[in-house]
Amino acid sequence: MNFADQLVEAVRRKRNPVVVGIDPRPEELPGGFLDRFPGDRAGVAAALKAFGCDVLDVVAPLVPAVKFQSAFYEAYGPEGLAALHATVEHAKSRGAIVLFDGKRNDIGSTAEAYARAYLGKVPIGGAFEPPWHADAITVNPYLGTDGITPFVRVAAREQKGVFVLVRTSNASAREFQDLVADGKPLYRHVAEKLLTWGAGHAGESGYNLVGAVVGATYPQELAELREAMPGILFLVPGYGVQGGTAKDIAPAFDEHGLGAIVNNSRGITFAYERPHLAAQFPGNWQGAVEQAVRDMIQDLAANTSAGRLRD
Ligand SMILES: O=c1ccn([C@@H]2O[C@H](COP(=O)(O)O)[C@@H](O)[C@H]2O)c(=O)[nH]1
Repeated sequence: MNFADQLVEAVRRKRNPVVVGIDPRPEELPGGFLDRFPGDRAGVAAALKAFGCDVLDVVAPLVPAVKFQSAFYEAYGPEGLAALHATVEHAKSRGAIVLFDGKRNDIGSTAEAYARAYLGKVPIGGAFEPPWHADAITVNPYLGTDGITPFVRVAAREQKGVFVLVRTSNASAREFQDLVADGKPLYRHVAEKLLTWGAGHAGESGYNLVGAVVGATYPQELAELREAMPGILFLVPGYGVQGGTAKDIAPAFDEHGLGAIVNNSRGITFAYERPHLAAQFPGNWQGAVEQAVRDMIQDLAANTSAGRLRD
């Protein structure tokens, strides 16, 4: 099944468009969590894996997808990457769609290697094996078309997805993305190109396996991009800790509550640090995480057309 159709089906089944971001930071693990593990790098990696799996046990039954931020695992070297791999497997076993946030790209031939690594299969001993079981990957468009098409080709073959950075959520996003060329800001050129990269890859849902990363923190641009890119799924980061609100991202959705999935990482995985949830769930960090997911689902349902998913 086309990746977009898989994602739309999962959003409909879970009746919400929430993506829980797994961005584990050892210093923010629940009190005493780290002490259960040896104090070396392998121990920290084991703690990240245990924490990620515990979070998944709570959130996977509630939301359609999870997003792993590779950086927090890469920080702990090979042991960190092994922890990421094991946690991705756990997410898959729990039925979640897995987004790998690595923002990969390079010249075409190297992009092909990234695409095979994360979305496809590599030759090992006469057979082909998938090294990572991601369902979709984030990619950086800065290198242009030859850096993107290998991802799209492999994704189409393997029924996977690609999310291209179009308008990022960070404070410096304007620095390059707003530079005007041929009368339009750069991010609008990327949006136009994205439509050509996705040509021929729409699923039965009408959405495309090539999606766009569009930050919640630039609501005007988000609304413009929705107009410019019908049929493109938006992966929306920046809700919550970065300041984006449900009202800001309402235009990203179509009238059926589809068309966008909304990520929240720190606001959910470290929910037990928020005073009202700490008070409501003393000594029960997973309870706080679950409540944070339910609150976000409710917020999106009340303030965007995602509420129609409940009809
Ligand atoms: O434009 C972008 C692209 C990616 N991200 C990533 O999403 C999460 C956001 O984390 P929060 O804790 O919900 O702020 C993180 O992994 C970023 O690397 C983004 O924020 N903006």
